[in-house]
Amino acid sequence: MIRRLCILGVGLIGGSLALALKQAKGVGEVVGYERDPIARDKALSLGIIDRAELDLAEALRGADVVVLAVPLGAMEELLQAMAPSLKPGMVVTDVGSVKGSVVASARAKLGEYIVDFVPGHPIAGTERNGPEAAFADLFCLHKVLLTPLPESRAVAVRMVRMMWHQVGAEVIETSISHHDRMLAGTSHLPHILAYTLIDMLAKLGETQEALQFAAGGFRDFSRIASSDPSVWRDICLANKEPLLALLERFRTELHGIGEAIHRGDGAKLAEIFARAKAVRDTHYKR
Ligand SMILES: NC(=O)C1=CN([C@@H]2O[C@H](COP(=O)(O)OP(=O)(O)OC[C@H]3O[C@@H](n4cnc5c(N)ncnc54)[C@H](O)[C@@H]3O)[C@@H](O)[C@H]2O)C=CC1
Ligand SMILES: O=C(O)C(=O)Cc1ccc(O)cc1
Repeated sequence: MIRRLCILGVGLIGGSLALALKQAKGVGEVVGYERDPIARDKALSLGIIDRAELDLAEALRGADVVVLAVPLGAMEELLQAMAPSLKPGMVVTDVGSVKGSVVASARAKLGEYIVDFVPGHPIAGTERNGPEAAFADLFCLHKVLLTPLPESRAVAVRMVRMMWHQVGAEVIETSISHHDRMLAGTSHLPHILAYTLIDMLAKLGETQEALQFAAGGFRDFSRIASSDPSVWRDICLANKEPLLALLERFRTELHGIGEAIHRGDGAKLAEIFARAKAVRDTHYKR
């Protein structure tokens, strides 16, 4: 049981974690530190946090576990600002969608407290944001990836594992580079593709028409283009190398499709589509 949990950034993910731990009776008190006054009031009125603190040192005081749940672009400044208020044994974790950038910031800013830092990433979310979008079941039956550092203390890793188990998640440990490469393909590139498709149709002046004629597939594929633009700007910038490599590869594959269409090579198209369908059908049983 966590006696006092401090959530930095009470939005979709921070808010959902607070609600989930409360529902599981896995936490005594939840203290929130939130920059946006509207989100802060909302988190209080929805019972996501028990107390809001405007002062970071006050927010951290007496916390057993601190969760950084802010956009990636805000992590480094916050790590720097919180460092003087940390105490030995206070477990610090984060939920950022990219791990390399957060770990580099933590190493630069946490000093001796790096041993109590356990990088994390719940592979669960929605296209909505803010505390009003938070819900207690978000992490249930979803995976949470942890990328502990060589110096992360076993007791800190155990505490973070336990926290995620309590909210129904399956915890998996992996390396930072593996995490960032995998997520570039399964999450970051798909978001870029969805944003780009909608933006392109808008530029063609065809969004209204396209939406009129859209089937379920368009709705499914484009849902993630409703995600928060600043959160996704930060993710793209934080995972630069893996994303650039994958974008280059994607361009080549897309070019191949274009060429096949150009030459009327139906066999090539069918071969690519059949291969993709087989992979997806095996993974997502109907
Ligand atoms: N959206 C999603 O589905 C998922 C997001 N993540 C990660 O979770 C983190 C948070 O994302 P969301 O919860 O979606 O965003 P959100 O926008 O719902 O919540 C972030 C909150 O942090 C606050 N904030 C920003 N800068 C701050 C600062 N310096 N001090 C205090 N509060 C600050 C914002 O006002 C906002 O309320 C990001 O790092 C994101 O990469 C991880 C898994 C899923
Ligand atoms: O909305 C969706 O389906 C998502 O893909 C949510 C999501 C967004 C960011 C992450 O790092 C993990 C999950």
